[in-house]
Amino acid sequence: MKAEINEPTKTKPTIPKRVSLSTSHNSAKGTAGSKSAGNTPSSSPLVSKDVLTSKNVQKRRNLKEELNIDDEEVINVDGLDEVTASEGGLSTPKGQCPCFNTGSKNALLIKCVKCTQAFHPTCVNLNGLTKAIEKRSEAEAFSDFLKIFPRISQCNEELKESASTVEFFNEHIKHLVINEDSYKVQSQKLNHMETEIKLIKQGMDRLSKLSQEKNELEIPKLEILKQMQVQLQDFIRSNDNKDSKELSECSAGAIKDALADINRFGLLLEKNSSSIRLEIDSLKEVIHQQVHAKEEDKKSNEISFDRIDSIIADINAQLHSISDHVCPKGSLGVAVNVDGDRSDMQFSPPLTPNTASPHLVSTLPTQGPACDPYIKYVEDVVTDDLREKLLQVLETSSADFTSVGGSRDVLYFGEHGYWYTGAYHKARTIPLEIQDLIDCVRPSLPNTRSWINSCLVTRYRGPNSHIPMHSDNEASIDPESDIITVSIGQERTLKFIHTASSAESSLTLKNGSVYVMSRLSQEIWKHGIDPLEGLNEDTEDLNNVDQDQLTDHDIERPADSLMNRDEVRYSFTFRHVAPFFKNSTVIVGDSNTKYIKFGKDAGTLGKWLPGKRMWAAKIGDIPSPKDIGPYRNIVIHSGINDIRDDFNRASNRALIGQLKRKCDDIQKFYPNAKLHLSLLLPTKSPHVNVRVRELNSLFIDFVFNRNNMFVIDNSVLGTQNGCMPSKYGRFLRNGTPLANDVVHLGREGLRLFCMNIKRCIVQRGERQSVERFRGRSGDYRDALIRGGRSPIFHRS
Ligand SMILES: O=C(O)CCC(=O)C(=O)O
Ligand SMILES: [Fe+2]
Repeated sequence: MKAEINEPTKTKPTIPKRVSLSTSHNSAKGTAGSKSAGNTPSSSPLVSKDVLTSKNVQKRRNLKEELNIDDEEVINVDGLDEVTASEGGLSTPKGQCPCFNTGSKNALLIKCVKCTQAFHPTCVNLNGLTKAIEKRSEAEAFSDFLKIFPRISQCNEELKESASTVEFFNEHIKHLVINEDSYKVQSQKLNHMETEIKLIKQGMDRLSKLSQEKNELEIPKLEILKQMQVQLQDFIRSNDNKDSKELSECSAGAIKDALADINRFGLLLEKNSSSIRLEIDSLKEVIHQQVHAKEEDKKSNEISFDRIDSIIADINAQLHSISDHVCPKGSLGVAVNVDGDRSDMQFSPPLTPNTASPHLVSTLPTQGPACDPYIKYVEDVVTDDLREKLLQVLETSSADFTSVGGSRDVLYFGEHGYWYTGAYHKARTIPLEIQDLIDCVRPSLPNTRSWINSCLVTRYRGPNSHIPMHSDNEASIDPESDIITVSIGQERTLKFIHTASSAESSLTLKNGSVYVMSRLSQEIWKHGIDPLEGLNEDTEDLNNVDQDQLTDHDIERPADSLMNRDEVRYSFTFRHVAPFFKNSTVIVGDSNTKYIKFGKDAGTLGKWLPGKRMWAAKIGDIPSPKDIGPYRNIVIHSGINDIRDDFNRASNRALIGQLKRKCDDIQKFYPNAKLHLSLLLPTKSPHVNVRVRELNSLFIDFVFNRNNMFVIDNSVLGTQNGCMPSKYGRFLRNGTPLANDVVHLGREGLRLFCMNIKRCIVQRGERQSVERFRGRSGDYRDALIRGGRSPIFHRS
């Protein structure tokens, strides 16, 4: 550093002082007050330690306040306070300036390197030097700031990290609170349901008491009547035998009339009491079903209760680990619970995560029956009278029968037209006699599920008449119904074969009997009737008929007169048949499918999409095929609950594996059903959406590698960023969007979701293209693609 003398001092004119700091300078005293331009000191001057320290302390204080860093850590910087010693040239003011001005205690003095005389910088005209020294201290402060900068940035990073951990922690507390709320709601519902069940049970008890009382009242009356009847008959017989003159013709007639009246009255009473009994029985049945349904409901609620419990326990366990992470010493640190009171936090012990889902194991036996070939067989259900009437009606409408397979004929009655063995049978009103037959057999089949709207009459002309092994699995039959068949005429044997194991079973069909098969059993068993005498060449294959290709074929059959009434068998098969059952749909899904309604009114999926909903909160909860039922369309919408939980969530690979097993089971059981996999819906949380996108990509990949499986694309429910906009979510009553609920659809969202499902089902058969999911611009699909996580999008 050079000390320049720039201008003469004006401060002390009485004693001119000049100092030369050059190496050639001999006596500071002798040249005091004179200029010595261009001279430089041989070494750097020393700056007063006190001055430097006070400036730096101020700077550091500012820095400390700005960064909010502990005093000790920031101030304790090496080197800054020890600049002076080794550099020489300036010293602490031991000597005095020859100006004799000692007014300022901290005045800076400059010592001559040769003669050690001290001077005020101003006295030797060194103002510039003072500034330079000040600047130097600033530069040094800056360089020191640079030295500690990495530490500051590190502190900053750590702060940020803690902030995000705290945010995460708070998020979980929020979940905990939400879960607690739903816990309370569920518990209220459960209590309510329990009261309802109690009420229904009380009602049932009252009813069965009533029915007993009724019977007790009616039976003695009937008994008395019967006794009277016997007495009168005896009386008439004895009088007839005696040929008594006392008994006039007239009184005998009156007694006979009375007897007839009593008979009629007795019959009426019997009929009434049996119809009352039937009514009470069916009422009881309905109530039983209701109680059962309520109890099932209660059970399923209890299951979700367990789930809530386990979720809360999981969250608690995770809160523990987060709190350990944030505050290793065990205090809860900056995170507080909703009340702000840390001591209130209660942690219950974590539950062991349920890794072995029972649903992972297929419940279907690979061999052997999964259900019985028929549900019920009852003999003598048709009265002789009705049988005779039916035979007469059928014999007079013989010409209306259509010959099938060469040995039997069919005649169809029903609300809707019906395709059967390659022929279309148009709708035709069920005759009164056949309606009587329904009324006649119904009391024998109290638990049968059938809303009969059709009757197929089959005429087996004689011993050679037969029907090949087949299943009644037509798409137009109600998937949840039973098939009822009444036999009249020649006794025949119905054979059953279990399709998977080839196990056989048979049932003798007596004249006047009825048997019931479930629609589900048609997926497992085949049935048929062999000819009684030697088998004719049989080319008929009922289950391999392309119904749209074949037309009605009428094969020559013997004239009615050649048919022997004793050898003929008529079967009356009652079914619930309608064209819209071809679209029958089961929706297996999570809470976003909970409010989807089936039916024909506004707000439902409509008459042309009949079906039912089934609960599957997670992929592992998808029910077994047998429980799902023989629906034409099976929609699966599960998975968000498998991934939205930050902890204990299954890996995508495990989930796809689980889904594959479920779909394999379903498709093996129902090879003709169409399986629709609904993509996970966008949520309001970008954090969850990352996983939604990942799993959806794998879903798409999965579906396009399988047959008879389709994707329901829900991208329309997302914004450009792939988030669910609040307009599709839930709202409070006052119209505020429910920000806390990030996954559930509101009314509008649900409407769109239903439209997507409907569209996918109605477009069945149209091959979906994976290209469609590559997207174009501005929607969820694109967000999915921009994520670039799916292998599907990298395939050529
Ligand atoms: O006649 C019978 O009992 C069986 C009829 C039958 O299986 C059918 O029509 O599909
Ligand atoms: Fe059949």
